Amino acid sequence: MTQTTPDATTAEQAHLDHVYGRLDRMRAATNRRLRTALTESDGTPQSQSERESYERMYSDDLAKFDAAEHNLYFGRLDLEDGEVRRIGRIGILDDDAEDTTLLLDWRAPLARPFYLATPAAPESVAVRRHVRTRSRRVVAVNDERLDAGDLDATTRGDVVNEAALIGALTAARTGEMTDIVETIQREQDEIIRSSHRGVTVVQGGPGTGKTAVALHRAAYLLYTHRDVLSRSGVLVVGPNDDFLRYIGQVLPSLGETGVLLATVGDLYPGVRAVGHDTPDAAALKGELDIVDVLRDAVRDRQVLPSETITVSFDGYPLNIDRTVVKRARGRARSTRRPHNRARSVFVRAALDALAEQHAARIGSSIVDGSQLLSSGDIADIRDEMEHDDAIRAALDGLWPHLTPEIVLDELLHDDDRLRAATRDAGVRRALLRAPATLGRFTVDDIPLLDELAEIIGYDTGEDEREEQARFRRSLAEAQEALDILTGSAPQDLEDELDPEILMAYDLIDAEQLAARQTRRSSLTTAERAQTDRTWTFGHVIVDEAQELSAMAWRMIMRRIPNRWMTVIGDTAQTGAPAGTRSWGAVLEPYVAQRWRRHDLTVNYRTPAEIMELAARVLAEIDPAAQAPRSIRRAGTRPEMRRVAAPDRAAAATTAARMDDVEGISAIIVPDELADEIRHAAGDVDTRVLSVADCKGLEFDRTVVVEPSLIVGQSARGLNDLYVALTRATQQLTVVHTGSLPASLATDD
Ligand SMILES: Nc1ncnc2c1ncn2[C@@H]1O[C@H](COP(=O)(O)OP(=O)(O)OP(=O)(O)O)[C@@H](O)[C@H]1O
Repeated sequence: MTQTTPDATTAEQAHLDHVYGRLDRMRAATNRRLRTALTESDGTPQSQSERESYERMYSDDLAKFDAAEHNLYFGRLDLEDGEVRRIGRIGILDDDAEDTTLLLDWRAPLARPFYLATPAAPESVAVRRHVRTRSRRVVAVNDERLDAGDLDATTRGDVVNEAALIGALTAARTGEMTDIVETIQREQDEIIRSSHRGVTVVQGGPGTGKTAVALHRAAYLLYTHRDVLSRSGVLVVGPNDDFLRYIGQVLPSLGETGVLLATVGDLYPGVRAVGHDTPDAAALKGELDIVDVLRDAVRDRQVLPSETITVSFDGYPLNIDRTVVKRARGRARSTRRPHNRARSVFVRAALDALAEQHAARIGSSIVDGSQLLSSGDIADIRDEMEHDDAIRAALDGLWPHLTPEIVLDELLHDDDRLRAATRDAGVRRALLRAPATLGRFTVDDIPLLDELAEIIGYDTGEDEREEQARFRRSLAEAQEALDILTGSAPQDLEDELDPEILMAYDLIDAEQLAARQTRRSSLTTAERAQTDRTWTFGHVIVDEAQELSAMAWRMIMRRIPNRWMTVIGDTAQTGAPAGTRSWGAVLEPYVAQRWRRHDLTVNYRTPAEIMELAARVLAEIDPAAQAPRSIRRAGTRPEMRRVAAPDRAAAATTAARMDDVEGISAIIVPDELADEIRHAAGDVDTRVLSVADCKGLEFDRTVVVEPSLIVGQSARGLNDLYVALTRATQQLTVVHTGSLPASLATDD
């Protein structure tokens, strides 16, 4: 099906030269504009801010041009009617009079047949050409005739751009994911370009390209809905930092830098989560029942004093007793406002009661006990009490201003507080932590902090708002000082904008002003979103979504009130104790029926020989599940190597060596053997990973150590083994001392 003629190569080289020539001119022009923008500011805050937004725009353009440099032009369609379309990483128009299209962006609708056309459904395409280039040179041209019913292609069914695809799949891995724009397959393209406005669920076995699809969908949506999404941002949630590093280059290589990549542990600004809880605690913290525990923990902070608190006011004792507090508390609670926002109601109700109490003492007529003070007098007493330090401190203790961090930290480290929040002794035992962890939060705590922020009515945007308030205050103070200096208020000035007249801005520390301007205008949407808990995104993509607990879903849903999401995962790979078994069960509480499921069926990563072995594990997890179909064979079968215990680590390390071939390898181990194997591996260039850490990653060669222990280490051990077995693109070795799990045993 492929032909490379010298003529075709020459023709494509000519086009390539033309396209790169244009790219170079675009780059030079943008560089010039950037330089001009940088030198043109006149120093006012307004022009500084304008300058920064130009700077960002031009820098983004330059980053896009740089990203497009590699494999800029890769595809061509010759339509039946003679039209020629050329497809590349970005769209490029010529600088001729007609603005001729030199390249179509791969995401443009006109480029779509490149990914969809098959001999069975050619979509008016006569020939699809794949152009391979390296360093601005055409190195190969492959043509696929779709109109003549290319025999090879027909027998291969749905696979498009097959030569390029197989080339990409068999290439040695580098440890960083690459984009797949040149070889996106039909079932993947349908998801990437789906116009569904609800939740799109992508279920697919290992290696079916779910992560690749997620990232290309982000790029596609940003291209198609640039207006909305560049302002609100796109969030991609992944399972761990290693995974985010692994996928981190894909979107920039597609020219998209505005996407926030985060783990669940990153989603609560200001707290850096470290590690996970024990499986028992993680499971409890993942269930929605924990919400009641958190609510009760906050109610427990709304204190009824066990004895009357007496403070001295105006020379008299004032009694803050249970009745006063109970009433004020009831009033505050009945507003149903979050704790911090109901605080003012509590304080006001308590002060009203205390003012009455004081008035009764000092203002009662000795004749008939009637109140001699007017309501205005009593209001004055109330105001005075409001500024009384002792009273304020007492009320603060009874209904304190809270932060989620303090509430959760103290709850998890104090049995009494836990007791007040839950009667269940088992739950308390699982949640209580050692004192050494005080002040530290795990990834499983993050959704709880977020929940508490809702219950308390606290958000991290408060910092920004406070800063704005401070700024407004200093502006007002400066204005006051100015008024005193000039003896006239600004509204008296004939012309407020007269540059000769001293303005409030002149009195504010220049540095403060500059810092503020820089912070506000130089942050990207993604950066601003990252620091604001209440930020709502335009689209959210969740990868490895099967791992999320119900509480994590609740948190993510707060970030996306419009529920326009892409949810990607494989319920057979769920390892987390609170993870998902059913998409309907997690999504329907939020979107009812507004979700649509797509299934990916072809495994691009794992060769058939390895997948046959992994499929036996899958059958044990779920006899009804269908293993994805591998697109290629490796030519070697997985090796089961039984060794004596003392030789285990050495055998694993030897099997993972990559001296003879290009690429990367990993040893996947049960948690209890991690230290032993890491020690043996020393500084050999192989990664030793637990199953949780290898999720979503891939290696040319993997060694899986002691599968029975992997199965035995958690309630979802078989799922873990399935994940471990499906990481290799070329070769798999299983090293074990004892017996193998039943599903692998027949090969022993
Ligand atoms: N159309 C494609 N063209 C080229 N490579 C592809 C294509 N689809 C997937 N791949 C490659 O297959 C490998 C597996 O893809 P990916 O990691 O996205 O799968 P996954 O479904 O997320 O797997 P897992 O569930 O195991 O994490 C990657 O190397 C990816 O680049």
